[in-house]
Amino acid sequence: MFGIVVVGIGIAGSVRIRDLQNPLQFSPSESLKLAGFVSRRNLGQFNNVKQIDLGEALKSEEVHAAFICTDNQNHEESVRQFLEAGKHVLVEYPMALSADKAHELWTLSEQKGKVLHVEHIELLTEEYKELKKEVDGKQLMEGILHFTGGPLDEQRSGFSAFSGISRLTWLVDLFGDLTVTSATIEEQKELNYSKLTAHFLTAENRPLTWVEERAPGMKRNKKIHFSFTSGVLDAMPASTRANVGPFMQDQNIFAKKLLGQVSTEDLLAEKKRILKCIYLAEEIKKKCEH
Ligand SMILES: NC(=O)C1=CN([C@@H]2O[C@H](COP(=O)(O)OP(=O)(O)OC[C@H]3O[C@@H](n4cnc5c(N)ncnc54)[C@H](OP(=O)(O)O)[C@@H]3O)[C@@H](O)[C@H]2O)C=CC1
Ligand SMILES: C=CC1=C(C)/C(=C/c2[nH]c(/C=C3N=C(/C=C4\NC(=O)C(C)=C4C=C)C(C)=C\3CCC(=O)O)c(CCC(=O)O)c2C)NC1=O
Repeated sequence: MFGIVVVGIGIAGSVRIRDLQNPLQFSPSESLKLAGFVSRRNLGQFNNVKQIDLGEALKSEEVHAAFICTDNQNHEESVRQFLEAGKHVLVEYPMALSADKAHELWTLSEQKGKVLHVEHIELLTEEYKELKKEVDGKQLMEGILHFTGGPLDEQRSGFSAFSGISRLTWLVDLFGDLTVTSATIEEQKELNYSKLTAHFLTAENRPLTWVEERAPGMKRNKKIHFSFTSGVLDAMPASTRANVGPFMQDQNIFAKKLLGQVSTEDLLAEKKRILKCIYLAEEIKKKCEH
């Protein structure tokens, strides 16, 4: 059994606690045992789970792994602390807010011989699985992914290209290696409005555009317009509700890694994709700052 602490009790942290308390029968998650949670606030307990002090969690022999569910700006520090303490880590995306820091953390996990797993539930949703099936085998001519959502606090969530890394991950997972050709950000601070536009080329020199637009009252939504040699895809394909939610699927993947049930090849491909996307996010940020 692996003892787990959940760090940061927001939306993601509470879902993690719920899922750890209700592992699927006969799934790898049955080897995880919730030992407590850590919060920067004094909550005492949550869902009958006890709060533990950060120092105690880092020292405790009953804690083998941490789920880092805090706001993005805190990820790097928390991941580092738990890896240095010799614990395995699951961190909600984005793993860090710079490519250098992400590399450093990965090297640290390898030096320590601990699993570093970055959650990417955007790849585990039914809507994405249907989209991936639809796109597979088609030749892209050009494409746009336009996301809208409510405003985020940049101090806590980081620059839009990082907080929106799940859109970038979709594009890389669908179309392979990308190069950023240009990026701009339009902001109206008094209205809490921001619009990031990034242009890419695929390895076959096909143009792709990502728009990440946020403002008060904007609904979370993704619009796509992909032109293929064989026709246009301009709406997300229909999908049904999954039997197992994406966070639970992710938890199973993490448990499999702890149990040594994921191949070295798969681990390497995942690491490459994650670091590539963080690198692209940084490239976009640099281009916007110019
Ligand atoms: N929400 C989602 O569906 C998904 C989220 N993620 C990632 O998960 C991470 C956390 O996101 P999310 O849970 O949505 O963010 P929240 O804003 O809900 O929580 C972030 C942190 O803020 C603190 N917090 C929560 N509620 C309060 C409050 N009322 N007052 C003061 N502090 C509070 C908590 O830390 P503490 O307990 O230490 O105070 C918590 O860990 C992010 O990295 C995000 O990218 C990834 C995929 C999906
Ligand atoms: C209702 C308010 C609501 C909030 C505040 C919210 C926050 C939120 N959802 C996210 C992703 C995500 N959130 C979900 C799913 C959910 N997340 C949920 O809080 C709920 C209730 C679902 C389930 C329907 C998924 C699947 C992702 C991955 C990215 C995506 O595919 O959009 C992220 C990570 C950053 C990002 O990729 O945009 C945040 C901060 N999501 C919401 O739906």
